[in-house]
Amino acid sequence: MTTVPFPAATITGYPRIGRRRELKKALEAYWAGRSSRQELETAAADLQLATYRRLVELGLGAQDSSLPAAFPLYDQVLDTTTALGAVPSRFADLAGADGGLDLDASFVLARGDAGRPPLELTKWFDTNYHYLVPEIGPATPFRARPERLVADVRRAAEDGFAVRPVLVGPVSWLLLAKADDDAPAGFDPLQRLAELVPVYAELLRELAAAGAQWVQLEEPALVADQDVPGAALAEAVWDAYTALTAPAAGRPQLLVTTSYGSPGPLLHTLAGSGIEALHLDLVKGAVPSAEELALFRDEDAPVLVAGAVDGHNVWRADLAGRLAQLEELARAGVEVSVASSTSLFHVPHDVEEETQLDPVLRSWLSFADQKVAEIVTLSRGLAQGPDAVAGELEAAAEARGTRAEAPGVRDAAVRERADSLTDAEIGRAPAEVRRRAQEGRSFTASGPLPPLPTTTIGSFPQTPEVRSARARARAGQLDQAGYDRFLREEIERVVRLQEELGLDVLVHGEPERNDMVQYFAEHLDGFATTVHGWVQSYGSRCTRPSILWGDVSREGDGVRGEAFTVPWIGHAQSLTDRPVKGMLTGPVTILAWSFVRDDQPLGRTAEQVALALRDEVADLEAAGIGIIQVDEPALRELLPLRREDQPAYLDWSVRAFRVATSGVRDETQIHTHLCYSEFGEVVSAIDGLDADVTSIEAARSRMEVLTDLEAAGFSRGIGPGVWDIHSPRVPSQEEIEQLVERALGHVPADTLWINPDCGLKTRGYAETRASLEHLVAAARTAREQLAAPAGPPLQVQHGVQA
Ligand code: MET
Ligand SMILES: [Zn+2]
Repeated sequence: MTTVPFPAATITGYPRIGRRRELKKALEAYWAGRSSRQELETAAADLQLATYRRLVELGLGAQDSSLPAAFPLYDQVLDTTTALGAVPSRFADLAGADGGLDLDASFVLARGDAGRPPLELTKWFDTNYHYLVPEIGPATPFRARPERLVADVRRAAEDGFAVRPVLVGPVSWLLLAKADDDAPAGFDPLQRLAELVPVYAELLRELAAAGAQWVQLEEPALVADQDVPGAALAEAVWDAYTALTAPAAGRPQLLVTTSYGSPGPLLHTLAGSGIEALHLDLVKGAVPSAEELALFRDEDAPVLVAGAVDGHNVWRADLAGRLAQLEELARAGVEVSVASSTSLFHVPHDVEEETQLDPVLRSWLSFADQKVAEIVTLSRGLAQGPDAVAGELEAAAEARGTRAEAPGVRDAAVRERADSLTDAEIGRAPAEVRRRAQEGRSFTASGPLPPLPTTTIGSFPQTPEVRSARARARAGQLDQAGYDRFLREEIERVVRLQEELGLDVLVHGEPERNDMVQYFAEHLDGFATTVHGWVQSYGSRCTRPSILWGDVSREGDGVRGEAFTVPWIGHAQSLTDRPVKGMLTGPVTILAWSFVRDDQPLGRTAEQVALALRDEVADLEAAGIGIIQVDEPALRELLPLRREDQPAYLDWSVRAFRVATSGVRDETQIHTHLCYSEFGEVVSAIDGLDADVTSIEAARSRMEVLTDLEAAGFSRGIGPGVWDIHSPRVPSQEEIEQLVERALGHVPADTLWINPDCGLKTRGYAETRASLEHLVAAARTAREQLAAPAGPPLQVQHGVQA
């Protein structure tokens, strides 16, 4: 083993999509058959080289292992899966003669093929990134496949860079995995740790042989509470890392990272395991206690890699405060390196690109490139003393100073309103009282709703025409009046289609929304949007989170501002006798999918957003909209990783939803919509939202969520999705009937709604029309069966296609 010291400044990862989304374009061209494999590989290699050059320009060392070689083409967990040769059994036919998956095969795992769905996509910790879940069974093969990792190291060396390869560490990789379908009941992927570790050891040896002095193993799962008991987890960590660091010829030195939180007692385990460097997320509070600091002073103790610059948000760091913190660690006799708290792939590349942003706001921000410079500054300050970086410290302090004082950051009227909110204002009448008021209500001239009402989740297909009209309006080629006319016509088309299909509760289709959060950010004070601020969501998919920098209220005069969804939704209602459901994005989701101010508690920010939405809800009601849906697909996403922190989060998030929705009359029906996640663990919070009706993604999991809701005694209106809208596949009427029957086995008929899993904006009209026809027909059949006095009893069908 070599003993090259750990670099004094580093980052744990960098955006990989490219400043101009070069990787996205290269991937999508390749998948569409518009470019060759060679062209894709060349584009990816060019991007790696450009990244190294940029990082060195920003002050990281070219030769000291400070540059992470972390360039997954699709996902870092998938790359670790392929490097381990862990081919899931349902993809076994794709393995080559050597047992490995080549690039094309790995894309099948990521994207599926005609015969099989892809690996499951799930949220990466408390972020909006999604990783591909490994599927592990008792017999899943493990074989070191270091070729791609080694090629990256060698190519970098040829270009003059000594880089640090990155893998998901063995414990986290197994904790992130799920048991494959063939695994026996009770099988836990962690049971395979002992077989997995030698494969990691082999990968490490190969990387060392290729010239890597340091390898980074990411163990973020150690900062989240797991189902595994603490002692078993500590044992797993100990076994894995003492084995990987056991004296062995030709291994690289190991950095273990623990982003997104604190490893808690596992800090002891890791620090004593023999690893050479341990990364802690100081931003998320993983600041070692005096007793823990002693662990870093032992002989053979690891270097403390201090994640001092926030990789997960966009605010310029308090450099002086951070430097003082680092100096304190150093004074305790600990060897300290400076790093980002998480990989920088959660933030966009470079704030200098945002030339349209107010320069004052821009001066408060720090994207990936600025963060690298902050790290380099801190590291210089630590080595040479604060005077050596006095200019940088002062500039950072000044930016933070203007931020604290700037108009709009604190708006007295908004604050006063939030402060004076009483509990009475955020509660509605008891659910049964509301239910009676809503039951049999003629929401419109068309009369009361039938049993098992049919509806959709809000958006209709965003066709090329809709996108192009929006682009032309943005570019000034279509004037405001022309664009408005276009949108009104589009809404009319969507309303007529729903009438023709026979849906009971209509929607306006959301054609005016580029994105369900950004559209709201554009109409609320306190938000800014970016032009190039793309962040990877999964694979080649990127989102452009808005920046919530100030106090929030609707744009326009006064603290209430002006309604911005009413013109569209009201227009839809004016066209039809059937009820139109108004659609809003909820406060938690707006926060989760934006970069949020860090100068006050999230709950406070959520409350302001909620008040702005409460105004919109009131205006919709006043405009005659009797059903209003407030979407919270991200409710589960912000759930803290530690159980002890969860109740406080659920408190403020549920409260924010109620602030937004409780200002209406009893007979106004409030809906919410949840998707994307396992909601089983937050069922009581869903109940706490106090919505009259909840639609929830359920088709893919074959209504599993209903078991949780039933167990929790959930008795409100519920619309479990009966059409998985994530692929163009059209479900048959019979298939939907089966799901409806299954749902009726769990919930009373008078609470059940029939709807798809989620919005239809990514779908085409052909499959939308066909699927909704089947959905409406299935609802009719179910109604007839419910009404038939002597008809065959509805049966829950078992063994329908899984
Ligand atoms: C990700 S949830 C989406 C809800 C939104 N109303 C839509 O239909 O698109
Ligand atoms: Zn959804």
